[in-house]
Amino acid sequence: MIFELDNVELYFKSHRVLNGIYLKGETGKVTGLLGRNGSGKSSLMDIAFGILKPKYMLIRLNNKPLQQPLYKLKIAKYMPQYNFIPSSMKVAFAFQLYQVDWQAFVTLFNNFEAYKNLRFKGLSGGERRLIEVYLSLKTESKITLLDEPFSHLAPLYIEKIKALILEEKKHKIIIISDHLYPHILDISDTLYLLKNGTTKLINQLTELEDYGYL
Ligand SMILES: Nc1ncnc2c1ncn2[C@@H]1O[C@H](COP(=O)(O)OP(=O)(O)OP(=O)(O)O)[C@@H](O)[C@H]1O
Repeated sequence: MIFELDNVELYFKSHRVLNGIYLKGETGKVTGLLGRNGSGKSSLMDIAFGILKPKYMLIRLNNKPLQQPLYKLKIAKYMPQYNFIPSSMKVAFAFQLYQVDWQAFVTLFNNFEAYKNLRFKGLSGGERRLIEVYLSLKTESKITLLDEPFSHLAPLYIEKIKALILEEKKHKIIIISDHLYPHILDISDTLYLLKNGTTKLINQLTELEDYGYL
C-alpha cells in the first residue's frame, strides 16, 4: 500500500502554515517527519487522518485520490500528541477495546503487571503514554500515524518501542514525528523535514544542518 499527501495548503486565518507538501508512506517502511516547534507536523498528521481540512490537499491511496477522510476507511490509527484514552477508563478495558493482548504486553513490560485493573488516571504521565503508544502500534491497522511517541518515555522503553515499530512496519505504513530526532533517524526508511511550510526529502543527514534544523 502507498499513501501520499500532496499539494497541501493550510491556513489558520491569514497565517499560511503549510504549502507545497509532499509526503509518502509505504507498507514496510517508516516515514519520519522532523521539524521545529510550530512547523506544522501535528497539523499535517491531522490532515492525513482527515480530522483537519486544509484549503487544498490531494491524498492518494495506491495512486488513486482518496475521496473521503482516511479515518472513515477504518484502516488507519492515529496517536495524537495529547492523551487520547479517557482518564476514567480501566487499563484492561483499553486492551480489550483495541483488541491487543495484555499478556504479550506485560511479558515485554513486566512492571505493568499490577496495573491491569487500574484506571488511566492512576498511572504516571509516562506510563500512560507508553500504553497509548503500545496500543496504537499493536492494534490492527494498515496505516499508523504516531505524533511524538517517544517524548515522555524512559530510554529503555524507547528502545523497546523502536523494536516494536520495526516489527510492525513489516505489514504497515508507519508515519512518525518526534523531537527526539536521533530515534527518528534510527528507525526511518524515508525522512522529511518540515520547514517554512514545505516538506524537504532528506537523503543525507548533513542536509538537516544545511536546512538549519540541527
Ligand atoms: N487551531 C489552531 N488555530 C490557529 N493556529 C493554529 C492552530 N493549530 C495550530 N496552529 C498554528 O499552526 C502552526 C503549526 O502548529 P502544529 O501544532 O501543527 O506544529 P508542530 O510542528 O506540531 O509543533 P510542535 O512540535 O510544537 O508540536 C503553529 O504556528 C500553531 O500556532
